[in-house]
Amino acid sequence: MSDHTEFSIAAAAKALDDMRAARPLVQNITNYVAMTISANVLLAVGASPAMVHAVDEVEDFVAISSALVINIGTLSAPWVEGMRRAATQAVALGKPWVLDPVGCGATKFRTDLAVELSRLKPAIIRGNASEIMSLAGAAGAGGKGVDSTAASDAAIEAGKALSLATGAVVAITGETDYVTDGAIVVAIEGGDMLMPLSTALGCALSATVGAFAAVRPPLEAAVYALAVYAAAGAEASTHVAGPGHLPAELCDALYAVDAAMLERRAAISVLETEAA
Ligand SMILES: Nc1ncnc2c1ncn2[C@@H]1O[C@H](COP(=O)(O)OP(=O)(O)O)[C@@H](O)[C@H]1O
Ligand SMILES: Cc1ncsc1CCOP(=O)(O)O
Ligand SMILES: [Mg+2]
Repeated sequence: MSDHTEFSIAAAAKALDDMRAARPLVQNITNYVAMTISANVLLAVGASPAMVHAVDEVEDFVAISSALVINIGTLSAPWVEGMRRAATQAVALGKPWVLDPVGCGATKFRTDLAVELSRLKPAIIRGNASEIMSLAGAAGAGGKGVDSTAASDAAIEAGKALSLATGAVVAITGETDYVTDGAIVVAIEGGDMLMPLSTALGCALSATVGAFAAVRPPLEAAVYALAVYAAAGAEASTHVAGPGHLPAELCDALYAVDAAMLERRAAISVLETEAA
């Protein structure tokens, strides 16, 4: 895309079609809480998931994958070494990788690792507002464990700074989602207030971003993955009485999402352009 102000729902639908046609193998080093829902979300939307974290095989697995997702939700020392090796291998092989800095800001161990990984050239970093502000080193940042205590718009400037510092596209999620490459800021509307009440839906979104990164450059991948998820989340929420059945309904909506659902349930707008 030559003009990034051309982001559109139609282009999101085309990216979704292309992703489904490719059915990319997405390697996930993710947390125990998120593994099953992330795999189910990837299968439902049309990708092929594999949860692979053993230090002895991560590099070989990156070599056969189309994208890698690293999520620091439930850490331990051997996993950390697997994350380092996998990220390094992805960059060496020219494959996109996505960082989800779960709980960044909660402990020094977690924050230090998120900072270290953010320097290993992720294509995209996706987190909630508190995580992005902590990772950017913003003053006063810090959520409640893995949950955000800030609204997503409060993290836009931190997201831009993080993008410029790391070279990654940064996606900040919440009631409105924002994606930035340090200059352009795109807003995505959709989803539902029940989504943060069901665990690991953010993690599964990061996995979905990985699937789109296999078929689009990072900025487009992040915008279109978030738009697809926003549409499906909004659709799914109309079928539930509370958060309990949301993961299953979300998977059904991701399986069904098409151009019409995207038009009905999601919106994309460019808030800031390069020239601004
Ligand atoms: N209040 C809200 N209204 C609509 N969608 C939301 C809301 N809060 C979160 N979401 C959606 O839930 C998904 C997960 O985002 P978020 O809760 O920010 O991540 P995390 O689970 O990592 O904290 C995203 O698709 C986001 O747009
Ligand atoms: C509850 C929890 N604890 C460690 S990881 C995790 C899952 C967090 O998932 P999400 O960031 O998508 O809400
Ligand atoms: Mg999260």
